[in-house]
Amino acid sequence: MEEKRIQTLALKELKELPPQFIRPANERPENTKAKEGVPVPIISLSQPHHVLVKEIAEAASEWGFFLITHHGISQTLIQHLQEVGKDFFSLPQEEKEVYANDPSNGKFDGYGSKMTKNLEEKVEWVDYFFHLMAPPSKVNYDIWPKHPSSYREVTQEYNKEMLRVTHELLELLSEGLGLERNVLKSSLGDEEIELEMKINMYPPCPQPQLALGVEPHTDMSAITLLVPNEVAGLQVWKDNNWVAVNYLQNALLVHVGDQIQVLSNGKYKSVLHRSLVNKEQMRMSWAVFVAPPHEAVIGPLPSLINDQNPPKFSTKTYAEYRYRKFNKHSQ
Ligand SMILES: O=C(O)CCC(=O)C(=O)O
Ligand SMILES: [Fe+2]
Repeated sequence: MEEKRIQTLALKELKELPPQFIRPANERPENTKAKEGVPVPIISLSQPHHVLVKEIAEAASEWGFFLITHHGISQTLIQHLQEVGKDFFSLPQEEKEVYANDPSNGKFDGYGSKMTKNLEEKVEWVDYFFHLMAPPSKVNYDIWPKHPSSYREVTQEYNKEMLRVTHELLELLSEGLGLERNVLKSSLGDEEIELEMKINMYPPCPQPQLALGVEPHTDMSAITLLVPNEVAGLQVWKDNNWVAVNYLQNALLVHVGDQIQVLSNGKYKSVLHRSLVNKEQMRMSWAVFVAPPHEAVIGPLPSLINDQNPPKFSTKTYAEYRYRKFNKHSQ
């Protein structure tokens, strides 16, 4: 049987990358190097409120991406999150396969590897685990990893912190648009806002300069909150260049996603990003996608629209947005 898990393939210690992973020349990291010396915004949440509103609005408008520090999440909790994720991927292969997902049948939850959709499409060098974390009424805890046994407790604790930071960021982003602080949160469904966990695991890759971990994309979410392990790899697109995001211990990486770009009528940018892989080291990242429920109707906020500022995006349900993006329609 052809291997479908990247982790299993990586264990074979291949000298050469199999062809389905070799990117066309114009996509390869060796031909699209990141620009050196460009500092990514780093914002401390402990600053005075008015400074914070300004810095977050600037970073969200100019980059669609920033790092936050002093977010109040304990380093121990982040370490535990990383340990339980790593422990899951260290389980024997058959134990992980019990959780296998099936995206072709609309079942994204569980353990997966992106499969080719057609002959042209290249495969990403990544395995992942994906599951919903909030709201509790929609979460199916049965599909969360049962091993390690502390996975659930640690992840629920992390979810609480993600909700807290999400609410704070949505308030700051609302104020940065000159709006009441609750506007973005309520437009995204208030207590129905969904948090999804995606643990990315990028095994060592024999020829990392020819491959991509995750290909260039913007997130469909409203925002994405991510912690990586210490292995560099994330790059963000800024002023027609890739910029490498350096590791900063205990920082939280914030991506503005498509839904905030739409709600803000383009004032905030959904950041294009990609991830590279490493020859010797395993890279991991924990991405939390913050998204509206599928039935939420998302469009440019009416208070931001006038004769001088016509809507730049159409209004549609999040379900329709997802459907179109997965099927690569124009938006
Ligand atoms: O691993 C990373 O740093 C980025 C992953 C990512 O962009 C995603 O899962 O959407
Ligand atoms: Fe992403």
